[in-house]
Amino acid sequence: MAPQPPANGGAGHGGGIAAGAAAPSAENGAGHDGGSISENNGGVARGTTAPPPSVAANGNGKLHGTRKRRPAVNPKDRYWTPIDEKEAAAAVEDGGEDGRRPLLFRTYRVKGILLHPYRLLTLLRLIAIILFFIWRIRHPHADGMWLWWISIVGDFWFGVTWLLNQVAKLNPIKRVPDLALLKQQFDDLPDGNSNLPRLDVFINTVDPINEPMIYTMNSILSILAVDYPVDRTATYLSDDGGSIIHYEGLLETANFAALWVPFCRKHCIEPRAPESYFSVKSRPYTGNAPDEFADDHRRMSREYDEFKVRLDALFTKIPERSDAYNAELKEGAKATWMADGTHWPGTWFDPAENHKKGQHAGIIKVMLIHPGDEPQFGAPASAANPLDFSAVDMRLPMLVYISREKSPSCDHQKKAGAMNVQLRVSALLTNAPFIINFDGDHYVNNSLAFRAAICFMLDRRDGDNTAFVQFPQRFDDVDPTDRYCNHNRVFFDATLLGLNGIQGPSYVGTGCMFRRIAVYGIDPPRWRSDDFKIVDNANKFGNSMYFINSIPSAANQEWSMTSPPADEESIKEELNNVMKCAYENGTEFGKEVGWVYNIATEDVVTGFRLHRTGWRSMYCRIEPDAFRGTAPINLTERLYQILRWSGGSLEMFFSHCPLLAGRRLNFMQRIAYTNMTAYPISSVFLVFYLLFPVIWIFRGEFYIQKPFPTYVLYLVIVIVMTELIGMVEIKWAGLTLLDWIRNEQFYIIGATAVYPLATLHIVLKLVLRGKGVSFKLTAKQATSTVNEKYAEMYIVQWAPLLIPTIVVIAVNIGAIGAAIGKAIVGGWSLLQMADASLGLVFNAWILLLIYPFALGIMGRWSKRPYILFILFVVAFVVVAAVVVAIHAVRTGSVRFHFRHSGGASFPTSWGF
Ligand SMILES: O=c1ccn([C@@H]2O[C@H](COP(=O)(O)OP(=O)(O)O[C@H]3O[C@H](CO)[C@@H](O)[C@H](O)[C@H]3O)[C@@H](O)[C@H]2O)c(=O)[nH]1
Ligand SMILES: [Mn+2]
Repeated sequence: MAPQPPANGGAGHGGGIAAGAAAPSAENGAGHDGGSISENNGGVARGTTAPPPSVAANGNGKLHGTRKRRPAVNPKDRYWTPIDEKEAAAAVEDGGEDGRRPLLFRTYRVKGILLHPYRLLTLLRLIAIILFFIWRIRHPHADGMWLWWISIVGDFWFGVTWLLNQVAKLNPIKRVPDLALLKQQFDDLPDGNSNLPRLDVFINTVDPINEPMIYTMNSILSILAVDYPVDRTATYLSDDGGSIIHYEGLLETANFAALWVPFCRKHCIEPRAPESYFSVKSRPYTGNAPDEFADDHRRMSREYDEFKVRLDALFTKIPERSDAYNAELKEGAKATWMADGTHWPGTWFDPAENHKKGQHAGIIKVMLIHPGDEPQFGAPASAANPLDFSAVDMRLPMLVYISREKSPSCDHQKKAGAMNVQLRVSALLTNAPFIINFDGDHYVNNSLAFRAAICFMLDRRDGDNTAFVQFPQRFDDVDPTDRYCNHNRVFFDATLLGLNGIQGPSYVGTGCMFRRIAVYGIDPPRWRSDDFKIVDNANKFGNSMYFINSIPSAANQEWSMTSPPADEESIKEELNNVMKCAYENGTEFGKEVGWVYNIATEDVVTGFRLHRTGWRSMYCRIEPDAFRGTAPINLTERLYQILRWSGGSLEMFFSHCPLLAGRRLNFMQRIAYTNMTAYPISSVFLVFYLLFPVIWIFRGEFYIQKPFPTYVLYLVIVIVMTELIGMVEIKWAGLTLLDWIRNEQFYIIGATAVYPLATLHIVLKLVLRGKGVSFKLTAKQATSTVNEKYAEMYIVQWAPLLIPTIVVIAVNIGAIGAAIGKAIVGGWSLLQMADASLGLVFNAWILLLIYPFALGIMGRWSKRPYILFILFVVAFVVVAAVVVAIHAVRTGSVRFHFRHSGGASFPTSWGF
């Protein structure tokens, strides 16, 4: 998902919207790098847990080797205060007696100095919009009653969505994992072993070109190199394209990992995705072999370049190899050949029956087998291998390639379908109690991230009832001013902290750790009845007895070490069975089990299903960012992305209505989900307001509400309050003003270009019972092949999606120009002039909000944004000139004068 505009969605279009103007939204921008507290928390959290000093060094030691141990307050944490000190102290008292688990995270809330004003302002604004509304109802006066009615309904809806959005943010909570304590309790055992639970890592890809393979392979390298016991993780790459390029690319990657991973361990480097690592200029050294670092680094950098060349070469090598075989055999269809001289079972370059995209057998290949539990140290430096790995554990975690069976007769359910196959295959092979999932373009940026999530899962408080731990989505390739609000800071740094204080953040598709049995649709401990059974109805899970039998052990293994993974050969049949598309027929997969189907935003709905079964979720921000990915910075791609999100969300509102969920869904969480799914509807009214100025072009004056001055006064009040609330939010969330402005801007852009379309689409779907919004893969930027940075941003891809916003821009330019023209030709009183300029302020305001879009359609010209302003001014002048000219033609002369006493009525009452 949908790290999407729900944030903005409800945003603050509360209460009123001006004649021909959008009220600004209440939302703000966001802080720079998520997390913040965690940076110091090692220390802060330990303040009360008070483990021996030695722990501190172990804690984040790897990452911040030489860091001071004393907790220093990160400026971003200035406004946060711990609220679980007593509990933490008590936990230290009982010292884990009676098998009681430690407190592995600390909880913070916003300090009163911000929280009280924030809540108070919200209350005051609520009162203001209620009064406003009452006043409007009592004054049904306007130049057009139809318009008045629309705007009344619109304002009511804006007020409601603002409220829905705002109340979910009134109790923001940060939780900071205590990595040092986790290490002390689970890692540094007397026998030198670790007790951390096992983890299965899922990563998805479809297409080696649209999702450049180099990203996917970098993600895999970063996962293999993560700081987690190497015999406790297994990584599953799901390739929905069934492409041999991915398969052989993964083989290359497994080979390269044998150098890369030990290198990461030896020098404690961060991040562990080579592409990002080598693009960072310098970082303080934190490893144990500073003398060898420079040489090793140079060597690795060369190795990495060669690795990339090998990956690129696959695109020519495999076709050449296949051509050679095909030429030799000269038989029928042109096959695609594997290096060992057999046919590639997946998609062929020249498609043939059973080897087409979307039609091939399931493929599973264990690339790296599960390592033993004893460390294996490497060799000292030698001529063949100049890197000294004699003190480094060389083991690599298990790595598996999967491409599920595809058949034209079957709906594959895109990413959700792929995830469900990974779920079953991993259950048979490793069956780890916890799962973490990534999109192919997201990599691990902080090697301690898995441990951070585990802190939440194992905590004694709500750990057992926690279904998933979501990390924020952060992006690398976004332009510095974040023109299209790709970072979504308001959502990730404010909204999700608000949810974290309720039942937990929504699931946003990537960078999320799950409890396996929760995904299976099993009840959380909190809601289990007396006659609870893990598997109450085997039909739910399909016909694989292996799979069904794995379920109770996944539930029980959470606290104990588990058996080694199954041998692939011995269960080959069974693996093939669970990868079949027909496997799910008649089961609950896609409904009550696994990732949810038939929706463009499988993520939000899947998270929602977990919440409504009574599970909670936790939000985890750490510094440096846990994971990072890529984002579409091309306007059209970005609009398609939010079209999918908004369409999917709205579809969810109708198909999985949060209002109708059972009692296990917290009341406030229900409100939040309602806002998160219904937000596109507001745009219907918003567009109406944005297009309203068109009336100005044809008529001299037009009042949506009379008396106009009172109306404007109310508007000013609610807008100012929205902004004030936003400013407080900026403070507690650690956002910048720019983040906040971007959020408003992109809300308006989405609301003109995309949300009305999404709404229309869903309405048609409901009426005609057609198909929902489809999953169009978001194209990623291929930075490696393009020299210019942010080149994608300057490419204009024309699409019908761009038209509505262009119309809105044109209307507002036209309105401003027409007003200027009319003022010139005269006939307006000062009062009318004053009213007109109030209106103009709103038109200018709209243009200001939409200008990133205008830059977007200017292509390369947008590198010089002042051109846009010149264009605007020229357009005003031209329209004004046309108005003057028309007037001149009509009246035969041009008069310049003002009339003195006005016709517009001054309010007789201020309407309270
Ligand atoms: O048939 C398919 C189609 C897509 N994918 C994978 O799905 C992921 C997400 O697709 P992408 O096009 O990158 O979508 P985004 O718009 O970037 O994704 C956001 O929104 C999606 C829908 O809400 C969520 O699934 C994602 O996790 C979230 O990051 C990628 O890894 C794809 O490889 C598949 O595995 N099979
Ligand atoms: Mn993506």
